[in-house]
Amino acid sequence: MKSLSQLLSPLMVEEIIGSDDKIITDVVSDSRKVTTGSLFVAVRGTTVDGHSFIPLLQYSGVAAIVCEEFPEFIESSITYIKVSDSAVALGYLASEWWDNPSRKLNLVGVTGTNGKTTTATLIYEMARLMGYKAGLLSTVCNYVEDEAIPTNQTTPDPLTINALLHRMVEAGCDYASMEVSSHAAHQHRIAGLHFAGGVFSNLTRDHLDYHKTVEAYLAAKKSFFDGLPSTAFALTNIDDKVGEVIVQNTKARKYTYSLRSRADFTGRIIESRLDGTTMSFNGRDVEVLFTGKFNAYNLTAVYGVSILLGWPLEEVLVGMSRLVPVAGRFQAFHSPKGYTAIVDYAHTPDAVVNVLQAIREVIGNRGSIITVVGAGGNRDKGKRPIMAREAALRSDRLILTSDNPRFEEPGDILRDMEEGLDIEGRKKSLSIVDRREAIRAAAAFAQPGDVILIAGKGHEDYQEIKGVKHHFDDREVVKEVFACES
Ligand SMILES: CC(=O)N[C@H]1[C@@H](OP(=O)(O)OP(=O)(O)OC[C@H]2O[C@@H](n3ccc(=O)[nH]c3=O)[C@H](O)[C@@H]2O)O[C@H](CO)[C@@H](O)[C@@H]1O[C@H](C)C(=O)N[C@@H](C)C(=O)N[C@H](CCC(=O)O)C(=O)O
Ligand SMILES: Nc1ncnc2c1ncn2[C@@H]1O[C@H](COP(=O)(O)OP(=O)(O)OP(=O)(O)O)[C@@H](O)[C@H]1O
Ligand SMILES: N[C@H](CCC[C@H](N)C(=O)O)C(=O)O
Ligand SMILES: [Mg+2]
Repeated sequence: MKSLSQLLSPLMVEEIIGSDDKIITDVVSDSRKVTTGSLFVAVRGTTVDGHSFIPLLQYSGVAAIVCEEFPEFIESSITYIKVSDSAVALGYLASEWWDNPSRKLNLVGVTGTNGKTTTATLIYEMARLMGYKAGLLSTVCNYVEDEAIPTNQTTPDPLTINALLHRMVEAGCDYASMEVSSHAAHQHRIAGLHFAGGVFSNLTRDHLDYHKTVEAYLAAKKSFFDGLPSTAFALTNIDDKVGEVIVQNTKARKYTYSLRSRADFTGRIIESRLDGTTMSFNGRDVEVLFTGKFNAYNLTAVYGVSILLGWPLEEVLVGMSRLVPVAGRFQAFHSPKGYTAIVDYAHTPDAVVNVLQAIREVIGNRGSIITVVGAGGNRDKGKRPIMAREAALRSDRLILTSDNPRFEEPGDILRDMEEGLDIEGRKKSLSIVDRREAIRAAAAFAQPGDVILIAGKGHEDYQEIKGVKHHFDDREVVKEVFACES
């Protein structure tokens, strides 16, 4: 319980009707969760406007309502608080409700199209290798120290974020890392959070169904850096074409990382293998358990964050060699017949290109690449033909298949993908709606030395069809198929 006046203290209140001398029992942004004494925040959403539920709350026992517009009918027992942006207010209220946990932790946010989960997870792992207690908010799973808390969002809503950060504080954590998705930045889910640092990985096309233009997508990501305090660091990938733009208006201390040019933190690949890479960080050689240039970028960012957080260099270098890949990210399985399957979460054109380049760099012309890939339903349609084209260009054989068709017809998605194939591409590809059959077919084509890339689902253990998540796990299917061969 908290006093209303305390909760409102960080907000820029425009107008208030009623008393702020009240005790609040809960803060909610969903009218269905209102209980006696709660504070309801009316947020304008993508499907409904939270303001439309205010009239229904008249006799609900709600104590106060934060909104952008006062309702026509004012109920005398309720305090109405007008703010310019309820979504921003919700962020600050959530922080205040949970005693500002982000100020009690060193919180690092990671944004960019690809590499957020990997980088954020490795920062969390590194903090623990350094002997600290730490927490993580990520697409795959949230963690408070060792305790896994399942999630279905990359960046949850502000109340959930702060509740989780509060649990981390209670558990004695010193560090936390989190992914900052573009949706979250745009919807102000991170408003009110105090970051010790921010990391930018890269920007390529994704989520244009939501943001509409690449400019708007960039603006959403940039807003995270614009909001960092001067005490924070902003670490950016200057090899990316928007790496400098993204931090141009930040108040934070700027640092750069790169695999190609001079930067505060440089990573260099010395030798790549399917099971690891010899790399150097600012000139110091380390054996890492990761493959691919994209992972070299992620690791260089993690190295930079570690140094910026003040961890000792020698321990950080040992830590780099001990970090292990994240579930479903370039996860390799070896068949008794002598070929390898790699399950990877690549679900954007850029990620598909990167992962295929990484495989080709390692196997050279000693083996063929067979790619199994789909594209999600009810998501950015523009990326479908590009993903198919890029996959065909870099594979010897391509099997297009389903990846969470959601409410679309799988056949329609496959046709959108096929549109991206030229004659050469069509010759080497086939479409199989059933993902299990597609993986089986790939295994049937494979010869010793070949690599099968199974892209798009990574750690996911479901296939989402018409609102129902059916159990499906690429890793399990691969093991099943390989077991039949032994
Ligand atoms: C499209 C989208 O991003 N939607 C997010 C958004 O919900 P919304 O704006 O659609 O909400 P709405 O249904 O219009 O409702 C508006 C308001 O009215 C309230 N309401 C609603 C109904 C009611 O009866 N009473 C009531 O008070 C709602 O609680 C809400 O406060 O705000 C919610 C709270 O923060 C999010 O959970 C929700 O994410 C949905 C579930 C989602 O699927 N989002 C995806 C696209 C997403 O966010 N993805 C990113 C990136 C993924 C990645 O690449 O890694 C992520 O961060 O997960
Ligand atoms: N730094 C990177 N640059 C380009 N591609 C990358 C990078 N890191 C990872 N990838 C590719 O993108 C896929 C997803 O990686 P990861 O889960 O770390 O990204 P993400 O940004 O968290 O994605 P999402 O937006 O879905 O949460 C990986 O499986 C890999 O194929
Ligand atoms: N967070 C991303 C993940 C996509 C993963 C892919 N398997 C798909 O379902 O499209 C999204 O929801 O767009
Ligand atoms: Mg992620």
